[in-house]
Amino acid sequence: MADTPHIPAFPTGAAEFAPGCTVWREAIPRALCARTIAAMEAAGARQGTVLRRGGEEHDPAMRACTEHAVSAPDAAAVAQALRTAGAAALRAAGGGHPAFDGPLFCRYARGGHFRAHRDRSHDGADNAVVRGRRISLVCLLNDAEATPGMPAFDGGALVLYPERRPVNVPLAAGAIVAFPADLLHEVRPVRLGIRYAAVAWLFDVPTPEETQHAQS
Ligand SMILES: O=C(O)CCC(=O)C(=O)O
Ligand SMILES: [Fe+2]
Repeated sequence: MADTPHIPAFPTGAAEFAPGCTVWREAIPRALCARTIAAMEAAGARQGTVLRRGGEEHDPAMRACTEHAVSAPDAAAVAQALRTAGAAALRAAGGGHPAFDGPLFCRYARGGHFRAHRDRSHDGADNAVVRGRRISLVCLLNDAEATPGMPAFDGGALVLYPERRPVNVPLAAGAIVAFPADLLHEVRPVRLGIRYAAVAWLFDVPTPEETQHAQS
């Protein structure tokens, strides 16, 4: 893909702000954020859902956003940056060979939010990809600063709850954060503008024995 923008080799500038929670401040360039936002606006969208008892439900009181199907080289570049961050986070989390799921490109309009939740499911009815989630990855695509091609938003903070105390993650456009998929977190309501973010996960693929056990 000749058009794929080069992703600088990070994690230089990685900061671990809580156990297992790391932020890379300039993981992707702002210009790539702006192009991805434009691609999201041009792409088809569906209402964001939540997983419940093995099914997907639309529950705007829990999660109010739309998911956008972006199929452009820029989307691949964002995915690559998320993979790079995930690989670094994984080394810190003890390694293994998890697979990559995502990214989902999410748009939170005014009032959009995602109430406190954990990304990893412990419900046997949910699929193995979601039950196996180990590391959550978020790339914020815009922030409070309006620049050409990049609308600003206010509110919409990502709040994590390591050790049950809220930590407001200060993300600027282009930053990636990694945190354990079991960790409670939320997206606070957007007060003004539109918040754009890409999310992805590293998940443990069940061994054949585990799959057999689950079916018996
Ligand atoms: O956009 C974010 O900051 C996080 C979104 C989130 O928690 C999720 O999609 O599971
Ligand atoms: Fe989440």
